[in-house]
Formats: sequence, structure tokens, C-alpha cells
Amino acid sequence: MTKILVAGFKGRMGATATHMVLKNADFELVGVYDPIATEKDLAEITEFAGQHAPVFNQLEATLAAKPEIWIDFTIPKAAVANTQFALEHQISPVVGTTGFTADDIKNLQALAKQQKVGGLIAPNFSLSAVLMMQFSKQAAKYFPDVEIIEMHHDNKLDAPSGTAIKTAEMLAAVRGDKPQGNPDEKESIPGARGANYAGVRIHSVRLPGLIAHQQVQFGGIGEGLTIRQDTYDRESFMTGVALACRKVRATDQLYDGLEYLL
Ligand SMILES: NC(=O)C1=CN([C@@H]2O[C@H](COP(=O)(O)OP(=O)(O)OC[C@H]3O[C@@H](n4cnc5c(N)ncnc54)[C@H](OP(=O)(O)O)[C@@H]3O)[C@@H](O)[C@H]2O)C=CC1
Ligand SMILES: O=C(O)C1=N[C@H](C(=O)O)C[C@H](O)C1
Repeated sequence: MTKILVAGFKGRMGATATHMVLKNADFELVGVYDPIATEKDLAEITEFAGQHAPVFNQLEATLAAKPEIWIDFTIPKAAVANTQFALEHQISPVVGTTGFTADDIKNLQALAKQQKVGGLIAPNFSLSAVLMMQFSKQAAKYFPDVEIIEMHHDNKLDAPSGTAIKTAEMLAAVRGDKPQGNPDEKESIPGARGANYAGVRIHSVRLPGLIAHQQVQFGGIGEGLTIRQDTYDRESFMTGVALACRKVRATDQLYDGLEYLL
């Protein structure tokens, strides 16, 4: 059985991941972590009644549970330090928290290599999102004029989403740095044209009722192509999280995208 610890277990994603670990017979939930948790046992929380696992509120204390995998759905500021902590202690990180900078990832990859520990940082664990990004990259070869519209629930802290940033990076690898729109355009209200990543505009919508959705919209002469992905339930991320938990121990590097493990 693979011994797993979940950081951020009270959050929307952390709680879903905790249920996923409990449901899989080849996984053992050895602990959960939240620095402000006051409970001692997971079962004290109503939605986990009857499910026992130690609750940790100190990073160092988690080592007593001897986790092999560290699942992280927390906040960017914490997740970078958590991932570093996991790697330093030979625990494989499976990180879904978004907001890592390119430098954060580079430094953590160097640490993973030095420690010979495998892991994954993925801005999106859903298969449809991975395909949406790959199809978009393919389309950008023929349609370099493109904008991204990402739409999320209104409790999301970061904008643009990690998925939108990764999509923009993948588009830039194909289309280069090319400004989108009229070179003489002026914003009469600042922000009207969205964020700018290598010339690709990213528009972030935040509304109640949404979970996670993204539209990559290409324009050509007299034609258009829209590649859209919709997340209707956070369960959809769990196939990818479980797959990563099963595969990362067999590698000795820190990957930055679920596609590397599929
Ligand atoms: N990769 C993917 O497929 C997906 C990634 N995400 C990303 O996952 C992250 C979490 O999203 P979501 O679950 O919606 O957010 P939530 O706000 O629901 O959950 C975040 C949790 O992290 C806890 N937390 C805060 N600080 C720390 C810390 N230092 N150590 C451990 N836990 C901490 C919070 O606890 P408290 O409230 O007590 O402060 C909270 O329970 C976001 O970055 C989001 O973008 C989301 C969906 C899919
Ligand atoms: O916060 C979310 O909900 C999500 N965050 C990730 C992101 O920032 O891309 C993944 C997904 O979009 C849901």
C-alpha cells in the first residue's frame, strides 16, 4: 500500500483528494495537514466521520507518519515550501496547487534531481484539460491568432488560472511572442484587453455556479476555431491525482504536467 498524506485537507480539492485516498484499496491515508487545524483525528470532522487518520498542524510532525506521497492542494505561498520539505525528506510530491513561478519549478526540479525523488506539479489533473492544452498547441501551428478565456468559481484566489498560464506557455512555444490585435489599440478602461503572455491575451471570468472552464479561441481569415474544456465536478481531477500517486515513485524527476505521466 502506498502511504499518502494530504496537505490542505479541509479545502475543496484537499477534501476531495482525501476521500479519493480513503476509497482506493492500494492507498493508505497516513495523515492530513493544515497549519491551523485543531483536531487530532480526521474522524472529528463530520464529512470524515468514522475515518481515522492523524491530523498534523506542524510540518516536521508529519514525518512521524512516514508518508511516501505528499498530495498538496493548498495555497501557492505554502505549496512551494511544502514541496521543498517533501523532496528534502524523500517524499514524492503530487502537487495541484497553482501559482508556482517558472523559477520555483526550476529550483524544485533541481532539488528533486539532487535528492533522486520523483514527483509531479500539475496545474490541472483532468484528462480533458490536458487534451485541451495539447489540441490548442497543435492548432497554434496553423492559427497563431488566439486568445484564452478562463472561467472559474468566484472563490478562486489566483488569476489567471494555472491552466491558462500553462496553455499560454504551450502556445508561445509554437507561435512565439506575437502581439494579438491592432498594434495601435488603446484601452479606454484599463484591463479591457486582459492579461498579456507573449502577446496572447488571457481573460479571467469569476462567477458563482462555475467550477473550472477554459476556451481557447483561434481566429483565421473567414474562419474560427474554439477549443473548450469544462469541469462539472471536482471528482474529475481525481483520476489524474490517483494516476500520479501510482506512478511518481517509479521516476526520479519532478515533472511539470500530467501529460508526462500519461
Ligand atoms: N491541479 C488541479 O487539477 C487543480 C488545482 N487547483 C488548485 O488547488 C489549490 C486549492 O484549491 P481549492 O481546494 O479550491 O482551495 P481551498 O481554498 O478550498 O483550499 C485550500 C486549503 O489550503 C489550506 N491551507 C492554507 N494554508 C495552508 C498551509 N500553509 N498548509 C496547508 N494547508 C493550507 C486552507 O486552509 P484554511 O482555509 O484553513 O486556511 C484550505 O483548506 C488552488 O491553488 C487551485 O488553483 C484546484 C483545482 C484543480
Ligand atoms: O482553482 C480552481 O478551481 C482550479 N484551479 C486550477 C487552475 O488554476 O488552473 C485548475 C482548475 O482550473 C481548477
